[in-house]
Parts: sequence; structure tokens; C-alpha cells
Amino acid sequence: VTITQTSQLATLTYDYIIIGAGTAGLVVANRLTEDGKTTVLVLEAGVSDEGVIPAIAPFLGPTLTPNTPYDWNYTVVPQKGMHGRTFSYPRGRLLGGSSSANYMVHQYGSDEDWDRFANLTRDPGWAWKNVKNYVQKHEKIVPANDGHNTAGQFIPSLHGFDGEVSVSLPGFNLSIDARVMATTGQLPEFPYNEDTSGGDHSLLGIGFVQSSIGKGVRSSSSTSYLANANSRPNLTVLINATVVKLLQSGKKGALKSFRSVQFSSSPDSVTMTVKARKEVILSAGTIGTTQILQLSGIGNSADLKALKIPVLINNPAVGANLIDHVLLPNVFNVKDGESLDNFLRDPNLLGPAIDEWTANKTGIIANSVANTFGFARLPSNSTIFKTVADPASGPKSPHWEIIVSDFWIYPGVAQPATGSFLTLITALISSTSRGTIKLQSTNPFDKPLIDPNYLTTEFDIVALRESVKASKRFVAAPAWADYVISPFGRLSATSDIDIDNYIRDVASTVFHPVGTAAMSSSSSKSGVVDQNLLVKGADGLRIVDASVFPFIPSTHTQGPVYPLAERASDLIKV
Ligand SMILES: Cc1cc2nc3c(=O)[nH]c(=O)nc-3n(C[C@H](O)[C@H](O)[C@H](O)COP(=O)(O)OP(=O)(O)OC[C@H]3O[C@@H](n4cnc5c(N)ncnc54)[C@H](O)[C@@H]3O)c2cc1C
Repeated sequence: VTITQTSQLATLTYDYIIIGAGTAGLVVANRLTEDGKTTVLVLEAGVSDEGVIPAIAPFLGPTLTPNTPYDWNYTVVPQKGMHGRTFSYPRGRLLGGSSSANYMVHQYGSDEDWDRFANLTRDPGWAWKNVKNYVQKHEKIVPANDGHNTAGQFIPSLHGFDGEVSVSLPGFNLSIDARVMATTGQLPEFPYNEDTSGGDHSLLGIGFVQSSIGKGVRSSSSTSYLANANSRPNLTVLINATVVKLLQSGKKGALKSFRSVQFSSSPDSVTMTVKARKEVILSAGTIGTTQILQLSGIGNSADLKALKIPVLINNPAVGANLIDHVLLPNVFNVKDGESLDNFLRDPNLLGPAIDEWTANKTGIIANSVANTFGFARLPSNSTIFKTVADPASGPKSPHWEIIVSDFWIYPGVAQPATGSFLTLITALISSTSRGTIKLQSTNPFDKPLIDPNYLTTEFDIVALRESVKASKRFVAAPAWADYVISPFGRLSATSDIDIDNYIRDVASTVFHPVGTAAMSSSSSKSGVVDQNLLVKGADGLRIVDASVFPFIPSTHTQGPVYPLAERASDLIKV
């Protein structure tokens, strides 16, 4: 059951306590309560997702963040690689976590990414060969919402059809889709990719977006894993409950035990303590998990001492190694009338579309915000590889991404009153810059200092620069000749220095932070968790969320989190 008040808790002791009802947390909550004898309490800081229309209607998803009650409303500290800019850093703060607030692109990383996790942890259980079984368990491919024939748009044998989260191909045809497909036939640089989910199949090339959408509504960890388990009497999900710290509950040999959790419903409320008989599972996401570890005295001793936090486990890897993808909106002026810009500006068009979705869950509002995208690598003879080792997981894994959007997208800049636009978002995928998450104070309700340290390596700026040049080659295909007019604004830059300055002035986040509680093998002195996701130096404490990825998967990150959490559930059960 989902409850809203601490007074509704039947007991203060459970077999497992899961912190965060997000993407990973609700997978684990579902799997552990399959056994009716196992009791689980999930503590979630945010609110319910029930009836929250922008969390349900796919096209409205981007209005859920930033700066709303459903967002943690973080910002990044001034970014030196971005001319000192700071900007919003959204994270879902509602049931389902970021799976209820994200843009629903759904893929699983490359097989090379997972094999690299297996190598780093010396655990073949993390290799793609094994992880793909968990993808099958997780995924439920459903028909595209407009009922179009999807033959040739994905490869059924790569997918699961009986899992929990619904995944579908675009459900509303956009006029630019045909131009994108024509481009793949016209430019060898951008071949067609018949399936963009990753895994065994190469991510390289341009294809159709697969989204966590079914029957015209978002499929999140809440609408799937939680909805299918919420009636179990052995599962309790408490919302409006912010975990403020873990308490040491004893010792096991040299290890410190952490089976007590303190939480509070607001900065002014009293704190309550709940206890786990077996384990505490931290699934508060990359930001939340890092903050809770540090508040509990698990982190870099120098940083903790500076805030007078007693150091229980000194581990400088906590909060270090923050990695993210970088987003760059490359906007082109296009022939008037064909893009979605007029639709988005005109309440007389948008209103009826929302009414159609409300009545039938059909039309454009039932669709995600992009239908086509793809991934690419820098040429192997690029000068950068003379001085920098290729950071991708292997030759099938991309360096950068391109997302084709039928309207104005420019984070932080409102759509102009007139004009039609094509936005080719390019994103840095194999990022090599590394940042940090640190506490600002000992107050758990203060936001931490988030420093992704973007674009501070030569590789990262070179890869994004090449993506800008490639975006212009993309629209130079004959398919766009009667449509694209010119690059908008500073996208017209041609010299490397001008392109770099444009990137540093405009780029932002793709919302994919990982790495601050990295996994490594139990024998390795680096990292925060071992191959079983148990916190090093601790007893009874595991981390299951995006923070454990030691490097960033080469796709959008919700897909990799799901099989991670599925396998973690099996590891917890043994
Ligand atoms: C705006 C946006 C767009 C995105 N678009 C995509 C996309 O299109 N495709 C894709 O694959 N990925 C996308 N992502 C990224 C993806 O959603 C995340 O990588 C993934 O959901 C992270 O899962 P998680 O379990 O690690 O954390 P989350 O799903 O964020 O879960 C963490 C949960 O813990 C809760 N929590 C945090 N701190 C506390 C605390 N102290 N006490 C109690 N509860 C706490 C949070 O409220 C949240 O519910 C996007 C993310 C955002 C924010």
C-alpha cells in the first residue's frame, strides 16, 4: 500500500528498507515482495504521481521540470568549461522518481558497456550475456499508439514482450520523419539503424526512438512495478518522507552496520527512526544517494570533517567521479508552417489536441517529443586519438548522439514569437570530464553542490565540435533541400574557436548523472560498492541506482537502471 502519514505505519521494523521510490527502488520493492513473507518499507521524499497530467501525457513530459513541485529543483554550480554558467538540474521528486519525469527514451546501453562493467567488477554476472535476461524480464513491447506497421522499425527478437514497463515505437507520424529516413539513404555517414535499443545490436546509425509509453500514457516504475505490487500487504510505500541519514546500528567484524534509517516529513517535523532486519537499500538516485551517504558520515573524510560530520567510513570515492551527458541544441530556420512551432504557440490547436488525448489517449499528446535519433562515432583517424585513448566501451559504442526535433528546443530560451525551426540536438555520449557532488551544509534539506565539471577535457569539446559539424552535414542531404533555410544564430559559426565558444555558451545537461557511488570488485581499493552493490566497509547497506555505474552507459540512462535493479533484486534475495 502507499501511505502519506507516518502515523499510518503499522510497525517501525521491516526486513528491508528501500530509500527512494524511483526508477530502481520500485523494481527492488516489487521483486522483494514477491515472497509474501518478506516485509518492505519504501521511503520516498516526493509526492504521488496519481493524476499528475504532465507525468502521464507523454508530450507534456518536458513541462514537469524544471522548477515545479515534482522536481528537486537543483542547479549546477558555475561551470568553468561553460563560461561560468549555471543552470537547472532536474530530478523527479514523485513516485517513480525520474522515470515519472523523464523524456521516456528507452534503450539499454551497448553490450560493450555491460561487458566493461563485468571486467571492472570481475563479475561475469554484469556481462550483457547475462544482463539481457533481465531486459527480457523488464520489458513489455506494445503496439505503436497509431497502430502503424512497425516491421523494419525494430527487431522483435531483441526484445521482451511480457515484462513490466511498456515500450513502444513512435505513435504519431511527423512530417520530418520521412526526411530523416531519406537522409539515411542519401548519406553513408548516417546509415539506418533498424533497432536503437542497444545490447547485441550496434547503436550506430539513425533509427526510430523506442519510448517507455503504452496506450498513449507514460509507463514509469510507478505505473508498472509499483502498480503491480501495491496491493501486497507486505509492501508499504510512505511518501512525503525525506531520509535525513543512516545510523550505525552495530558492527560485524571490521564492518560498521547501517540498519537504522532516520527520516522526516519536513524541515520542521520531528525525525523518526525505522529499522531493517536484513538490509537498507539506497535507491535515492545519483544526487540523493550521495547526499545521504555523506550526511551519514560515509565519504571523503576531509570534506566531512570540514562540516564537523563524524567520519564513520572514509571513502573519497563517494561523491567523486560524477559523469553526465552534455546536450547541445543546434537550431535551424526552416520553411514556415511545417514544423510543430505554430502548433505549440497556438492555444486553438494545442487545446483540442489535449482534449483528444484526455478523451481517447490518442494524437500528438500521446507521443513523446522526438521520433527519430541516432548515434555516431568520431572517425578512427581523428587527430584527437593521437593523444587521447578512445573513451567509448568499444567499436560499436558511440561518442555522440543526434536527436531530431520538429520544433524549437533551447534550454533556458523561450520559443520566439514567430518562425519555424528544426532542432538537431547533439549530445556528448562518451564523456571524459569528471565532477563531484558535495554537501553544502549538514542540513539534509539544503541542496548539495552539484559540479558535473562539464567540457573540461580536450576530448569532450572536440567530440561536441565534431557533432556540430555533423549536424550541418545531416541537413545538407537532398532530403532537406526544400525545407532547411539556414543555421539559427551562432550555429552559423564555422571556425573551431567560434564553434567551441558557441558550445560553451549554449550546452546543458541530458539529465544523466551517474558514477558517484561507483561499483568495483571487492578486492579493488577504488569505488564505493562491490560487485554485489554492497557498500565497502559497511554491513547491511546496498546501493541500487544510477550512482553505481562506474562510467556512463552509452545511451539514455533509465534503460540501463532497470536491468541493474532487476539483477540487484536477485543478488539481494540470495
Ligand atoms: C528531465 C529528465 C529527462 C530525462 N530523460 C530521459 C530519457 O528520455 N531517457 C532515459 O533513459 N533517461 C532519461 N533521464 C534519466 C533517467 O530518468 C535517470 O537516469 C533514471 O531514472 C535514474 O534512476 P534512479 O533510480 O537512479 O533515480 P530516480 O529515478 O531519480 O529515483 C530516486 C528517487 O529517490 C527519491 N529520493 C531522493 N532523495 C531522497 C531522500 N533523501 N529521501 C527519500 N527519497 C529520496 C527521489 O525523490 C526519487 O523518487 C531523464 C531524467 C530527467 C530528470
